[in-house]
Amino acid sequence: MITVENLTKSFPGKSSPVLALREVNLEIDAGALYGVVGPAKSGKSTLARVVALQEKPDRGTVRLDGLNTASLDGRRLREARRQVAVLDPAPALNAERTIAGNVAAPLERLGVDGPQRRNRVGRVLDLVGLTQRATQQPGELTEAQRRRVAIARALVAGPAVLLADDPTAGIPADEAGPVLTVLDRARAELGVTVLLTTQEGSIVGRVCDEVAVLDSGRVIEHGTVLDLLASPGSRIAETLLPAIDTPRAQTAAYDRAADVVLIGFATVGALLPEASMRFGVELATIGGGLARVGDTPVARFRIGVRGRQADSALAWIADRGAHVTHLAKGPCSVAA
Ligand SMILES: Nc1ncnc2c1ncn2[C@@H]1O[C@H](COP(=O)(O)OP(=O)(O)OP(=O)(O)O)[C@@H](O)[C@H]1O
Repeated sequence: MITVENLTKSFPGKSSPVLALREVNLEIDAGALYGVVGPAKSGKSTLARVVALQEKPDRGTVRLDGLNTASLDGRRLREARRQVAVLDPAPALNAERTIAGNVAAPLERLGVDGPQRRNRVGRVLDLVGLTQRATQQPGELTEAQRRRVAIARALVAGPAVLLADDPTAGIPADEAGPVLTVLDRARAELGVTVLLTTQEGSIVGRVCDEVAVLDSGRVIEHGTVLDLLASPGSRIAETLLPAIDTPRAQTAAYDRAADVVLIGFATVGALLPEASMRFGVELATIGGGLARVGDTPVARFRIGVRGRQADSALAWIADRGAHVTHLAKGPCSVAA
């Protein structure tokens, strides 16, 4: 587990210090794929460097499995740093060496050789799906494949944590998928805790279990991605849920109108038709749509409801775990 407590970090600025991190608190479970998302200069890379023990904070603590890293120096600091591998946004490979040679380099520096080195390199090349490319040169691969080589290299010495700072930077959007899949496999198959930073909420929606949103060095929301989807005003929800562009005037034709967020296969497919049947109301979808967050189907719909029991139907939908925002209240005109 990584625990970040009241982390504050500033840099000297032209007239006054730049506060890159302000009182940041995070708890990241072992084996999680945790996203940190925020706009440019919001503090993501600074957070990654402080957690990687590459930089000291002004105030606050980073604990790795309960160990307070502030008190470490010398050999114990080097050992702790070895537990945290860092994938830079633009990792460089050695163009003169093969893919396997690039991946083996950290083990060579640690003096691991012979069959142990071959086994470890083989294992991580398999994990990133590049076993067949082991003897090729970096120049023969695409940028997205080279990023996977860099991930294999970061993982080869068996770190407990991988800090993937903007892991899809510079990669065409349609090639980002395999890079994210590899991070997910690192967590699932090696048990590595992955901390991923990105400017794009959509990337968090594809692979992360939990997320913290940074803005000007502050955490402005955090939690599991699915919980945040149902949280009013959540930035992550705004990014990941389908937009509703139905004019509000269109809701006037209904007794009641509401925006409804539905999460999970059973809920998305069945809740609205069941409410309609159970309460004898006409329930029309007049905006929004479906999306997928990780493997979970989610929906945000604007619905119009006609019928005497419109309020009861909406209350029942909310009781079943959907997030319901009421929009219009006309008289319930249709007698049941
Ligand atoms: N070494 C440094 N010296 C001075 N200022 C720095 C340094 N590193 C970061 N900063 C400043 O700290 C703030 C946060 O920067 P940081 O790089 O952590 O943000 P970021 O969210 O990773 O941005 P991006 O998405 O553009 O990479 C910015 O105002 C940046 O200019």
